Amino acid sequence: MSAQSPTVATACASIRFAELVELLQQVFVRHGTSPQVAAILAHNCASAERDGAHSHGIFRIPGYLSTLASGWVNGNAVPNVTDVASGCVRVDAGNGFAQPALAAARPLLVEKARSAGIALLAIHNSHHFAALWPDVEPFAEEGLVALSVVNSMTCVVPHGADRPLFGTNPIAFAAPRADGAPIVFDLATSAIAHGDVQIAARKGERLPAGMGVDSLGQPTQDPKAILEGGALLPFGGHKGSALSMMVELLAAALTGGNFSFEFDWTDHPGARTPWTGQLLIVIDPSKTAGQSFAQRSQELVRQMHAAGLRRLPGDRRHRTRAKSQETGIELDAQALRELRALAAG
Ligand SMILES: NC(=O)C1=CN([C@@H]2O[C@H](COP(=O)(O)OP(=O)(O)OC[C@H]3O[C@@H](n4cnc5c(N)ncnc54)[C@H](OP(=O)(O)O)[C@@H]3O)[C@@H](O)[C@H]2O)C=CC1
Ligand SMILES: O=C(O)C1=NCCCC1
Repeated sequence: MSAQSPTVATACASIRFAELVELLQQVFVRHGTSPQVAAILAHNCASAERDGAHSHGIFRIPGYLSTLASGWVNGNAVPNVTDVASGCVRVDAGNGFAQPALAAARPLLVEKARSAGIALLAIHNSHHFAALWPDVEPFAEEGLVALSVVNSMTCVVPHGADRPLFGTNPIAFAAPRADGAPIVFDLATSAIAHGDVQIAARKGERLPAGMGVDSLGQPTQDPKAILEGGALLPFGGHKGSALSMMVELLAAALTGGNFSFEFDWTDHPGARTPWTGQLLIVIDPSKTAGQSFAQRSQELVRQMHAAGLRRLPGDRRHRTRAKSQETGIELDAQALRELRALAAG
C-alpha cells in the first residue's frame, strides 16, 4: 500500500471484518488520533473495504496518515454540536474528520427528524476522505430517508470552463424499502472519482474516454496526465456540472465550510484531505406517507425489475458484503503486512 510505488500483485490474504476494524483502529491511534476518532474512521474504512468500495477502503490509509503527520488535520478534535433551530443542527468539526462530527450530532438530528419530519445537519471545518454511503445508509436502516453531499478539493473543470474549480463532490441517498436492503446510491459528480484515477495510474491502466483532460486541456485517457497537471470532467456534461455546483453551495456555502478551491495545503506537505463541509438532510417518511413509504419504494423496485433491470445501485456492494461475511475480506497479502507494521509502530 505504498502511496508512491506501483502495487505489485501478490498473494491474497483474508481478514474478518471485526479484525480489520481493530487493526485499523490501532493504526489510527498509533498515528495521532484519539481512540474515539480512530474507532469511527476504522469502522468506516473497513466497511468500504468489506463492500468492495476499494477507492475509499485501505487504499486511503497512506493519505490519512500523511495528512495526520503533516499537522493539516486535528486527529483529536472534539466536535462542537449546536442546536440552532427546530429542524437544524450545526457542527463545528474543529478541523477534524467529518465522521466523528456526524456521530456526535446524530442523536439530536434523528430526534429532530422524527419530531419535525425533516432535519438538517450542517458540518463545517471538517475533512471527509471517505465514501459517503456509510453516512446515509444507517438512517435508512432505521426507516428514515437521508441525503448527503460533501465537497472535496479542486480537480474538476466545470462544464464550459477552462480550468478546474469544483471537487469530485459526491451525492449519497438512502431510503428504506419493505423487503431487502435500503435503496442507496453514492456517486461522485465527476466522471470518475479521483481515487479511481489514482488506482488506475498505479496499475498502469488507461481510463475510458471522457473522464479528464491533460495539462493543456486536451482530452486524455492517461490517468497520470490527469493527476499531473490535468483535471477531471463532470459526469454528463452540463448536468453533472450543475449538480457539482449545487454540492459546493450546499456543502460549503450553506454550512459555513470552504469551497473546494478555498483551502491551501501547500504549507502541509503530505496533506491529502479536503478541508470543506458536509450537509445531511434526514426525513421521516411516516409524516407524509404514513407507514406506506417502504411499501411504495418496494413497489418501485419491483417495477424496475419487471422492466428488465438487473442491478440496482447498492446491489454490487451488498453482494460483496455477503461474500466478505462468508469468506472474510480479501486483501493483498503485502498490504495486510504493511497495515500490521503500521499498527505496531
Ligand atoms: N469524500 C469525498 O470527498 C469523495 C468521495 N467519493 C466516493 O467515491 C466513491 C465512488 O464514487 P463513484 O466512482 O462515482 O461511484 P460509482 O460510479 O462506482 O457508483 C456510483 C453509484 O452507482 C451504482 N452503480 C454503479 N454501476 C451501476 C450499474 N451498472 N447499475 C446500477 N447501479 C450502478 C453504485 O452502486 P454499487 O456501489 O453497488 O456499485 C453506486 O451507488 C463513492 O463512495 C463516493 O462517496 C467520491 C468523491 C469525493
Ligand atoms: O475519490 C475522490 O474523488 C476523493 N475522495 C476522498 C476525498 C477527495 C476526493
